[in-house]
Amino acid sequence: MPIGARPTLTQFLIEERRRHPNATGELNALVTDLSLACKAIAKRVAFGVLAADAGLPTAPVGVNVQGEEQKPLDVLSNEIFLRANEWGGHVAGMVSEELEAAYTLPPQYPRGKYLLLFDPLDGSSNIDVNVSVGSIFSILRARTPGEDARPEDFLQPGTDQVGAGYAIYGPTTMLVLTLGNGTHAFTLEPQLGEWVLSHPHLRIPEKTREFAINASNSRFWEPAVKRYVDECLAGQTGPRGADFNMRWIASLVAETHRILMRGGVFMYPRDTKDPARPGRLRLLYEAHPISFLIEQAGGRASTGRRRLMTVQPEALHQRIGFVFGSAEEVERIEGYHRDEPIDTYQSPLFGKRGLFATTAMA
Ligand SMILES: O=P(O)(O)OC[C@H]1O[C@](O)(COP(=O)(O)O)[C@@H](O)[C@@H]1O
Ligand SMILES: [Mg+2]
Ligand SMILES: [Mg+2]
Repeated sequence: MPIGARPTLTQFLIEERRRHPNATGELNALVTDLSLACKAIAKRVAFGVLAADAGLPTAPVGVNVQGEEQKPLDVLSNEIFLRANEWGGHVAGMVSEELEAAYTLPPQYPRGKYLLLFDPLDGSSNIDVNVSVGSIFSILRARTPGEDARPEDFLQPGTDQVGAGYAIYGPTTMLVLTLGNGTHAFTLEPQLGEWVLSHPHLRIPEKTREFAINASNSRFWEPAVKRYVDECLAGQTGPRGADFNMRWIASLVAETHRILMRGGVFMYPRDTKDPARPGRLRLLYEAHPISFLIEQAGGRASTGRRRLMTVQPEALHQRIGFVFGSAEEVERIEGYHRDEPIDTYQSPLFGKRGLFATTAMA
């Protein structure tokens, strides 16, 4: 591969820093540490059950703060993220999906000027079936640089993010990154072990004919979501006048990657499944970083009702309804939420004689 023709991540970061004459290089050092953590996880994921530490790979090892089973790789990936990022003096604290409380750095390490929030292994229900998984991260500014971060310091709206990204451990390993100047994808060159800029300035097409939603939740959806999906399913003969394709991988990173590469819309909307949980995905370390990447690629990221990154967070592990992708479709879904007062939409597909009939038919 002619590396000279494509910058490495290091070259890219140096170029980025030149745009900010006062930058100290700490952000670049943090991204470098993060990218190392992702390489380490990629390597471990690739070895699968042959890895030396694999043990019993299908056995859950505990339950996290979300009440979800932790897989051994969830725990290991969390350790890799903590070890790679705690020592360098770039962060003042971290929040992880796998830790109930914010992580305080060991006393021997200096406190830096950034906060790091991450989902160390996203889509981990897919590990055993060898489907793409990933890691997601968000970078904020510390409120009191040089000191331990307080839990409330992490509760910043997504618009305050300095950087965000994910690594995808798929057929190729890729790192997708924004530092607020576009969304860029790097492919891991496996022989050199270098991230190479393969997809600079990604742009999501405004229009799409592809949507992603977990249809098994359809009986819990709000009317606006039912209406949107019904219209897509109705295809050429329906109000949209076009056939749509549907996808569901159950791996947020993989869904995001598809949408960044070829467009589409993703929905894990607020629903009525569990009134204590307004949505499935976590605001600070799933929805925020993905929203930043999507917006920087020209897409739209929403709660279903409004721009997601303007929501003021209230808790570290808060969940939220999340709709993102091609701007036109996301705006349409927001519009349906505005148009449809709750309970007035009569679904042709979800009613008695519908495609997704919830009442037993005679
Ligand atoms: O199992 P469901 O309800 O389809 O949910 C799938 C969603 O859950 C997640 O796997 C949650 O992430 P974690 O694996 O990090 O808990 C997302 O990646 C994905 O979009
Ligand atoms: Mg996740
Ligand atoms: Mg996870």
